[in-house]
Amino acid sequence: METERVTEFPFTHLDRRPRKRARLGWDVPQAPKAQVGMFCGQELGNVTSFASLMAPSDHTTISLFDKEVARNGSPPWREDDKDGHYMFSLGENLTSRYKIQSKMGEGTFGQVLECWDREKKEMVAIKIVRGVKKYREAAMIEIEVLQQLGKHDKGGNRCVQLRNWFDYRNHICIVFEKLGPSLYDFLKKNNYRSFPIDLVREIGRQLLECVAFMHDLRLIHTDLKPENILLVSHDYIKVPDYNKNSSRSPKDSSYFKRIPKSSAIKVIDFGSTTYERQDQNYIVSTRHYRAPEVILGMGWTYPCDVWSIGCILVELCTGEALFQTHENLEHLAMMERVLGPLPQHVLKRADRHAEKYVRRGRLDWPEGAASRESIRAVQKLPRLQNLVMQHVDHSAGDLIHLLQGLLRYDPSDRLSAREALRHSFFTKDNLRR
Ligand SMILES: Nc1ncnc2c1ncn2[C@@H]1O[C@H](COP(=O)(O)OP(=O)(O)OP(=O)(O)O)[C@@H](O)[C@H]1O
Repeated sequence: METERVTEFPFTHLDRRPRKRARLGWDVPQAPKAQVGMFCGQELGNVTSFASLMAPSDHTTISLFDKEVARNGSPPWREDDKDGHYMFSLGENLTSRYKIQSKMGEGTFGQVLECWDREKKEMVAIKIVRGVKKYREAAMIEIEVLQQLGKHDKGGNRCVQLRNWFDYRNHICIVFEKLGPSLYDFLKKNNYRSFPIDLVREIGRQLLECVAFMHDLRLIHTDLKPENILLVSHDYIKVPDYNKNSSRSPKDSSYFKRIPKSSAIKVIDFGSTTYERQDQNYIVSTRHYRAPEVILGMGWTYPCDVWSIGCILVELCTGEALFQTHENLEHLAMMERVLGPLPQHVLKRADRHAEKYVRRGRLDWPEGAASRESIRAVQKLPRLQNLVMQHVDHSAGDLIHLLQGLLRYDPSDRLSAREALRHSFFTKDNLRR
């Protein structure tokens, strides 16, 4: 088996379902230029003119002075971009404590940068939140949630650890332990090839442990998705992918598929996390992972996280998002195709915005479909049982039974995270037999 260490995840493959806003490279200059950028603007000017006034014998002094500026100097003040994102160059300081090494990711709330923590002497991931009031306010809630999670952590709660936070030039900066690639990044880099079932089991267990821990604290994540689940390590092994590439030669890079060396994961992004409250019915979750009660406006609570986990586990087994849609009625029709008809008592609870999806007590499908393509997209989906059987070589029966519990339409019938952890998919000796 070939082993290799991933140092970065260049996104060269065509993204079949881009969910993050695509960004141009303008805010991350090329590395060599960025290194020069350590001595920025006026500060560089000052240092240079100061140096030119000095005698040659003073050069030791100036180089020490240079180093001090490099260590503690701040870059010149710059305008944020039009969306309120912080502008930076690689190699610059973010306060005197952190040095920016690379950009690791980006989301709605801001950018995540890999930084060197001079005080703790370790790499960290810093989320620099957009300098916009609503994102600043959301960041403060995220910090409060992270502090709450940290306070109750008895070790290994599977939530990313908060290391520090500060307000810098109108940007809330949240310092996290540095983790590896997200499950989504990993799948993408692996050409959307599925994970082995035993890895899906380990990831599922940790994810449910994390969510059970959050629910015990009355917290609902509301945005669970493969992008928000990070592998702790970058390491992976390459194994021959017999299924898909049996006719290919081992010289062909796609002959191999990647498997993470360690199954350890952590959940990130608590920006949409909320305390359990009565009558929450605003829209939550990223589309593909959104529960039916959210779409139907029935009000949602803890079970909406459990639904997302069901969708994520299917995705890890197949490599592709289960419900690839951008439209409510089509989404509900996809659910019916995969999971069977929505019960009348659930459809009856649709609010006034969603009642247009219901006709004579059942889903208005295919009559209400927007197009033939939409009907075809729904028709081509298999039943849950068939989908799992196509991709899973052993423990398929247990997994199907678990998924049927996680993906129950009525949130009050759905398994809780704790109940799911006691399911035979996790408790049985599921080694290959
Ligand atoms: N601790 C970490 N270690 C490594 N990478 C991280 C870490 N935290 C975040 N990232 C990377 O940054 C990306 C964006 O982070 P995050 O999801 O927290 O931002 P966001 O703006 O809240 O996103 P969203 O748009 O999903 O709400 C992640 O998908 C991941 O690639």
